[in-house]
Amino acid sequence: MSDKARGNKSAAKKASKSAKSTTKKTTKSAAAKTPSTPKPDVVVEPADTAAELPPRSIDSSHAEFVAATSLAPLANPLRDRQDRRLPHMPEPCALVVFGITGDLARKKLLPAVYDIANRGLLPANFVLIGFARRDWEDGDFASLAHDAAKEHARTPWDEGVWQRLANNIKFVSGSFDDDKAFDRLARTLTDLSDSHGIVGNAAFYLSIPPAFFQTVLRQIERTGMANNHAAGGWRRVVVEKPFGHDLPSSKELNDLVDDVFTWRDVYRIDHYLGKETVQNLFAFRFANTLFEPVWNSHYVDSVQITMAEDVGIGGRAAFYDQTGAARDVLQNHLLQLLALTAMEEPVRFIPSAIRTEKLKVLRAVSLPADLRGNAIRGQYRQGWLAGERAVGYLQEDDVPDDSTTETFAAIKLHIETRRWAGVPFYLRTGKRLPRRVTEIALTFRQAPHLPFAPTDTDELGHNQLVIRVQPDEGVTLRFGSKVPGTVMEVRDVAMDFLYGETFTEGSPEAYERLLLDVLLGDATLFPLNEEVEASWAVVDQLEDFWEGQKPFDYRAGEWGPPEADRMLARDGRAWRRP
Ligand SMILES: NC(=O)C1=CN([C@@H]2O[C@H](COP(=O)(O)OP(=O)(O)OC[C@H]3O[C@@H](n4cnc5c(N)ncnc54)[C@H](OP(=O)(O)O)[C@@H]3O)[C@@H](O)[C@H]2O)C=CC1
Ligand SMILES: O=C1O[C@H](COP(=O)(O)O)[C@@H](O)[C@H](O)[C@H]1O
Repeated sequence: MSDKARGNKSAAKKASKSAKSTTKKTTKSAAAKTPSTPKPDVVVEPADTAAELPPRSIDSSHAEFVAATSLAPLANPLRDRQDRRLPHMPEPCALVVFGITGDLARKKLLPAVYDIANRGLLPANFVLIGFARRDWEDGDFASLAHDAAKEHARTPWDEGVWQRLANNIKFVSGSFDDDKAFDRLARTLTDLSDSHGIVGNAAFYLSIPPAFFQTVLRQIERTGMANNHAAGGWRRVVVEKPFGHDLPSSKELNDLVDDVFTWRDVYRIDHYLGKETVQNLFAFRFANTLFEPVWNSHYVDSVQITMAEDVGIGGRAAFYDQTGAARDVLQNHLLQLLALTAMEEPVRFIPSAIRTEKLKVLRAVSLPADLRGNAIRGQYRQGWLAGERAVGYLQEDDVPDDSTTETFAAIKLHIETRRWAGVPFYLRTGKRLPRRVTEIALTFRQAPHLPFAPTDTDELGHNQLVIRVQPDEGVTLRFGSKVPGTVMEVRDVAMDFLYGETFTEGSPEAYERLLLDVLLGDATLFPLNEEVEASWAVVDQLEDFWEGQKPFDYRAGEWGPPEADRMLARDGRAWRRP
């Protein structure tokens, strides 16, 4: 903290503590009451694959209308969907964002809407509806949206594009427990169907604190907004992470959301899957012959997946202190990266095939029988980062003085499959680490034999393949090379592929890509409920083990607590220092 706010902390802390216990109780008692809808255990997605569905198409009059009214696409249209017979542009529709004044909506969603429009990928009859507590008119919301989009857009700013969007911006004021507000929203949608030709198509984005997911879903159900079969249009829902707090609460939420909407219309968002480099994992692994033969326990010694952030918790203490690093990012981003790294090749690039392979990995995850020393939690103390003093977690605004919430987690796990038997996967994430970096590093076994005697100066390590998700997106291959000279001295060198140097097109922001996918009805990059539950099954074991324990300390600006280093040292390995 800023030392300034320390004086106001104790009242805020009390409120935060009471909110915490209330949230937990509510979740548990609700879980006990809600009957669970039986669900198929196997991931068979009957009719959502391109092969099983009749091809979607935009009718020709609409296509002509779109061609006449939209901007020419910028370079880098998001992708070629032809082989999957999906349209490139959504049908006329409305996007309803709950929590439109929040951090995510301002920094990511509103800019994403603008960027999609700027690439010429939004139909002219697209309507954006914001829902929030402010006593605003449409114009007030349009003004917030304009400023947010302009500040955070990825594509160049074009006032003309914005003005076309601004003509179709609506605002509905109300709180989540206000029935009348939801009635107004339902009427607004019906009216827009007629006046703006959105033919009843609407996506609802729950960009709201997870504690309100159930309330809002119930309101959508009560007002009949989830169902639009009579009008022949579609209704979809996007639920932000974290999807539940543990396995029982995620099952309860899955049951509810699949009940209110048709399961196929539920989009559980994990924005890491929208990152270009994460999708490149598919290309890297399955479009090349070079890597597949060595992508297994015969050649791979170990795998490290790191998601490090230099930032702290920002102003999100109320959320973060109830959540912690494991629930915030390990349960979703890190385990999804793991699944993509370890999965078998999907039979086709379609949602059901990809989700099936990811799920097999997540269900094959096994944690060490003894988690002591193999599941490390940390919490940052005051330290120095990039030359600046950073306060400790306990001094952050609204964090209770005695909080035991972790801001760092490092774990070891195995994947019980033939491909990965015996290969340890080390996952770590943390806030206030020395730098922001997300990467997947495969370390290969050492050569079993050297035909020349090593010299004293040899620096021959293991071969390593590093997929950098962010920043400096790219791939690095480390291998031994002869040092020029008269003796056979070998040293590790790196071969680098950098996205930024090879491709001139800027990649779309993750939320832009995923939002467009929702409007197009393309669920390929959205985890299935079974994946979410399999991930919670892993994280619940960790949380049970950590229950009642204090996290280890690390100073802001360090790579986590020393115990995390010891975890690898015991195995004769070390974390990469990216
Ligand atoms: N921010 C981020 O970087 C990320 C966020 N997420 C997820 O996105 C979701 C939203 O996060 P974030 O934007 O940070 O949250 P914020 O707290 O910044 O925003 C919450 C929004 O919900 C509204 N809201 C809260 N309570 C009510 C209520 N009772 N009635 C009506 N509106 C209400 C707030 O309105 P008001 O302005 O009136 O308070 C605000 O618009 C969360 O699920 C989070 O986990 C996921 C990844 C990253
Ligand atoms: O989901 C989340 O992700 C962000 C990090 O996202 P990135 O795209 O910037 O890597 C993290 O800061 C936040 O705590 C978490 O909720």
